[in-house]
Amino acid sequence: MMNLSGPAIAVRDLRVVRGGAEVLHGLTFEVPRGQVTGLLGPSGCGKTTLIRSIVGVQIVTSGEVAVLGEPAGSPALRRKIGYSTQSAAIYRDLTVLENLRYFAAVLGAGKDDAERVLEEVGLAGTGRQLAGALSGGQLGRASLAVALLGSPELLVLDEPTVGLDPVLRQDLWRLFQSLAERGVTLVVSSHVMDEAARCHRLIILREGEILADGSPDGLRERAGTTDLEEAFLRLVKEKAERVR
Ligand SMILES: Nc1ncnc2c1ncn2[C@@H]1O[C@H](COP(=O)(O)OP(=O)(O)OP(=O)(O)O)[C@@H](O)[C@H]1O
Repeated sequence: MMNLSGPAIAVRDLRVVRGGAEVLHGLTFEVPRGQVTGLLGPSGCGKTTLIRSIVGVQIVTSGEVAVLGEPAGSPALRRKIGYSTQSAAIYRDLTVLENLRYFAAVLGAGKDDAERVLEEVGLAGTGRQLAGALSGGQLGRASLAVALLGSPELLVLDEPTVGLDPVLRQDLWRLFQSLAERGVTLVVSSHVMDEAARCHRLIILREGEILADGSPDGLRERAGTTDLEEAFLRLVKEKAERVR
């Protein structure tokens, strides 16, 4: 049963030190359920570190991360979260379908789940190919298919559209929207601002801090421009002036 009360993710004063330097400087925010929340920001701003903290694989220095009402990393969350990293976790010497059947078995997902997720990511035709023979974009989608196994309540996807052509990117964003309509919560990271408009909500990170947190419309309004890329630049400038 989905627990529909409370936010999907609640983060309070999260600090993370990596390699001796603080990379997240006290982040506080919530992610609502049943929406696509975009985690945006330039390369190196801390998106992956934040995602790792949410899925419970990052040692956090201080602060709290609660996911679906449980502390991040709780064993109870394992089957409720689908996670895809930037590098596809796929066995290259197995076929695509064999990979999915294997991961479905590990997760205790239904027998037909492998075919279902393959269809959802638009890879139905490649089931019998060796994963090692897939293109980069196909591999990324195969890794997304693994994250979809078992129909998790929360999907955390680190740059799922990197390296995809515009048509595939659009297909994937449609899939994200339709999952959200079914009540799934999605956190999707990207460093391209043109994907921001497709999210219900945006958390914009810069240098380990939250630069903006709200809807795309709210962000446009706050920055006084309809172009989200320009809005981002204005917010950066505004912040620099405040600091000075
Ligand atoms: N294993 C590590 N050890 C030490 N520092 C790290 C490690 N991984 C990342 N960092 C540092 O942490 C900071 C945040 O990195 P992170 O990977 O979270 O950023 P990102 O926004 O996901 O970037 P990208 O979009 O390039 O993946 C960077 O300054 C990076 O150099």
